Amino acid sequence: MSAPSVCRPLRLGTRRSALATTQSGLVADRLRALGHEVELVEVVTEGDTSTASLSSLGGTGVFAAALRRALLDGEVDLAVHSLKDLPTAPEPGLVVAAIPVREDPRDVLVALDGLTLGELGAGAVVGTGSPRRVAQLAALGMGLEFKDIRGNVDTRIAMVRDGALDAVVLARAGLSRLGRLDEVAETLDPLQVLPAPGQGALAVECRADDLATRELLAALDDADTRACVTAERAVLAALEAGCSAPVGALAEVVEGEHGIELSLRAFAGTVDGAFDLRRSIVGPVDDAEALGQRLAAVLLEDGAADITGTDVAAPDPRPPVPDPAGATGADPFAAADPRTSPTEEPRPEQHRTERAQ
Ligand SMILES: NCc1[nH]cc(CCC(=O)O)c1CC(=O)O
Repeated sequence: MSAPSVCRPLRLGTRRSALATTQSGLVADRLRALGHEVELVEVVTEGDTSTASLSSLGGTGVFAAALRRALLDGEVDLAVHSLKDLPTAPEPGLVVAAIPVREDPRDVLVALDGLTLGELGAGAVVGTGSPRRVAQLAALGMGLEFKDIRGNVDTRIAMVRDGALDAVVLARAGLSRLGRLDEVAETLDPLQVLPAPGQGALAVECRADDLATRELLAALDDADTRACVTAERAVLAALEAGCSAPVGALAEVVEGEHGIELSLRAFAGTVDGAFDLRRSIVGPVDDAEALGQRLAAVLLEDGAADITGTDVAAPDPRPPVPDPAGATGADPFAAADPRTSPTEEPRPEQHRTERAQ
């Protein structure tokens, strides 16, 4: 055991929202329990001060950017992010040194009079700024309407109470951490709404060259959670979709046929609900990233390329498949329907494995 080389308190950079300070507090408490001194340092981010829509600010990465700057400038030693708000591209000079055990990753419905999703009628207005949530709820074909909302958890719940909205969809983890689970009308089944990749997990980031902090943060890391979110984020990265894309993914460590395995499910769709693609894969836990990449390749081949704009042919040396129907590929279901699929011929398993490298 190396002696702690930090003789001043660890400075933990945090955004000032109730959720951010709560999450930072949880990590600070765990570090204190391990005998470290921790001090919270408030960092203001554009995502907190601007009222513009998230997508116009450049996606959820705006929340992370200021914290990352404070880390790189040496103003703070560590920062706690909601993993789902962290861009998939690694930040040069920084590492995610710990991913603690995650909370329940599912989404929940908070509705007027405690109504459940199935009890909402056609025309009910659901508030969410998340294309992923809109795409999956629209695909249910219930005639729901959607309103793009911003604001913290309290503000969103108040919109339901005031009658401005019939319901809002939120991450269960956020409500749990804020002690607001009593607001939940229904926890949404991932069969209907898959959460955002990394939802419910925290990422503790520090400078790559700060070995002392890296080492003490490693004690907070949970291997299963890291494997799950690695697989989920690999799907997102391979689809070349940003954090605000209509993509959902959920990995779980399961006791399978071959012992402990990683079960990964993913969704890609369009916000009008017209295109709704779900696929799943099971594989070794220590192969999380490749598993996510492989599932993304399946989604792309089955039609997601048309909606994400990802060039599915790029990593694939095979010539383009002639389309017997003369369709342009504009109808994503043409490729998803086994009766009409131009890719009917089963691909050798080897091929899929290759692409996962
Ligand atoms: N997009 C904002 C955001 N980032 C993380 C959480 C909740 C906590 C988590 O998912 O870990 C939330 C709120 C929400 O989606 O309801």
